[in-house]
Amino acid sequence: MALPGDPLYDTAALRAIEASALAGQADPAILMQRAGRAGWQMARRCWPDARRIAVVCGPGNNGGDGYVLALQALQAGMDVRVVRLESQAPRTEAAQAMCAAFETAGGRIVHFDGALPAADLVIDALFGIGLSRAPDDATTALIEAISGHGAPVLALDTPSGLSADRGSVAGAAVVATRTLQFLAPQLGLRTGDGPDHAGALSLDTLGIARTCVTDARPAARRVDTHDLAHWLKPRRRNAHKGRHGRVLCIGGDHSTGGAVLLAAGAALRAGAGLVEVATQGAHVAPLLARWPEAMVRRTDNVSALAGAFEAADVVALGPGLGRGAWGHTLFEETLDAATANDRPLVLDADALNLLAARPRTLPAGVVLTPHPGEAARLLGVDTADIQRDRPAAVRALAARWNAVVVLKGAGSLVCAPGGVPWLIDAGNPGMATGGMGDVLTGIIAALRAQGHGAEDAAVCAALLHAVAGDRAAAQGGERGLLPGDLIDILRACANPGAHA
Ligand SMILES: NC(=O)C1=CN([C@@H]2O[C@H](COP(=O)(O)OP(=O)(O)OC[C@H]3O[C@@H](n4cnc5c(N)ncnc54)[C@H](O)[C@@H]3O)[C@@H](O)[C@H]2O)[C@@H](O)CC1
Ligand SMILES: Nc1ncnc2c1ncn2[C@@H]1O[C@H](COP(=O)(O)OP(=O)(O)O)[C@@H](O)[C@H]1O
Ligand SMILES: [K+]
Repeated sequence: MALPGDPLYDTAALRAIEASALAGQADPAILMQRAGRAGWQMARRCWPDARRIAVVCGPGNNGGDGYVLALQALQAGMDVRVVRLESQAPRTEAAQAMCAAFETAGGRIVHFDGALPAADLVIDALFGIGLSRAPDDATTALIEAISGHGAPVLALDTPSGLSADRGSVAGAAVVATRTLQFLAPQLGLRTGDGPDHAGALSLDTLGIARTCVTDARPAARRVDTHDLAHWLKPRRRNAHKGRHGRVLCIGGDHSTGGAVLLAAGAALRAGAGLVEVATQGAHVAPLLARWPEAMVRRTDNVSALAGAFEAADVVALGPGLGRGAWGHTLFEETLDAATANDRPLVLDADALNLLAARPRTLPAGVVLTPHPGEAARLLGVDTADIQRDRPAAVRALAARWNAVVVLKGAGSLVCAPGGVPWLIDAGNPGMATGGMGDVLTGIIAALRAQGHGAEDAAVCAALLHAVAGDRAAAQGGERGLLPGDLIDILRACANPGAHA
């Protein structure tokens, strides 16, 4: 069956796509010409009333695209200014030719003196995929002037300063209203800092042959709400609860009992056949009051769980587990028992912190769900290192722990060992609320219990979680969104047809 979703690319792949598109072309500037024209058409379509256009051009071919756009705007009768740093005259032959054509047509170029001219639209053609270092002070001032101008900003290819590969900003990056990508979509615009800087996304393939793109190696596959149906098929009419698996959720030390309650509720709403919870005695009654469908038992150690362990199809360990003696004991014993009983595991929250502190070989088929802080502990680096290059981090985590990893946060990434990451193109900052991750853990466990493999369950669950977050936010707004709101809406999202 065809893979769901659409490929996203990194800079190396985009360079290969460009080279293959240009092979045999008589005019090496043909793509630059098309890119600048596409930029101007997009500007006209989105901002038809804009008359004064400021085009900020950098020293490379992204600047070249800007000069082409500026010439198009000039020829359309607009009031156009190209703005650049004195030190950033065009350096490539193609960009120099486009700059010369603009000047020959009477176009005006001004050096940046701390402020951009008055304009109805600012074009960001400073850097594209060729960004190679953090901007210096003068360039930072120019970037800040673009973002702070007040007029809408159309970024050509990439918002300048954002890494198209990593989705991170070293220093400063343009905050664009819209970004028009060229040739093929970039991974870095969709994760980490990408969405905050890129604004609305468009793509122009510049008329190249499809095979130039399909021959390139994707850096990730993007999935969104339309892809849920790939995994969430209608149930067989002859189904019974035994077919939909039994989830055992372990966690909820004193003071964090709500975490395992949320995981259990999410597992139920994501369609697990049976959900059992092992937690501290004090949490048994409240958990049963909220979810009478769950089977709840007080647990001091795993031997108290022997029967439950054998019956479970998947074990979710971590929500509210804590790092005290209780959590330590359950962590070690659960991993031993899961290995001995060959039970699929989902590890989250303090189970990840305990794993980082006491590394051990994991059994096959484990799913880890770190947020960037937990991911940093699992790799022995800082959180900033994870966020600097989320795609590399998720690949490294999957390889280091031989597990499927969900790296959470804006533009969550899911990766199996040696695989191409999946980019979850859904979710919103309303989900940055305590307990949201516990809901995800419950969903993954439920899908695993319903027969999905580790990678399928992780991708589908991360997508379902994010789609539910978007639906809940659409109903009541992002601020104040609670994990319980997601659980309430999960059923509507988890059934084919409900998410058309
Ligand atoms: N790759 C492609 O397929 C196509 C590329 N085109 C455009 O060309 C762009 C790539 O062009 P380039 O490879 O010339 O790269 P860029 O124009 O993105 O930037 C490279 C230039 O900026 C300088 N530079 C990089 N980081 C800097 C920093 N922090 N401070 C100051 N200077 C810095 C480099 O020394 C170099 O001169 C694409 O993003 C796109 O806009 C289009 O013309 C059409 C097709
Ligand atoms: N800005 C955001 N955009 C999209 N999703 C987000 C954002 N912030 C958080 N989330 C999602 O919300 C969940 C938060 O999980 P986590 O940080 O583990 O919270 P907790 O430990 O409190 O349960 C993750 O699935 C994450 O991807
Ligand atoms: K740009």
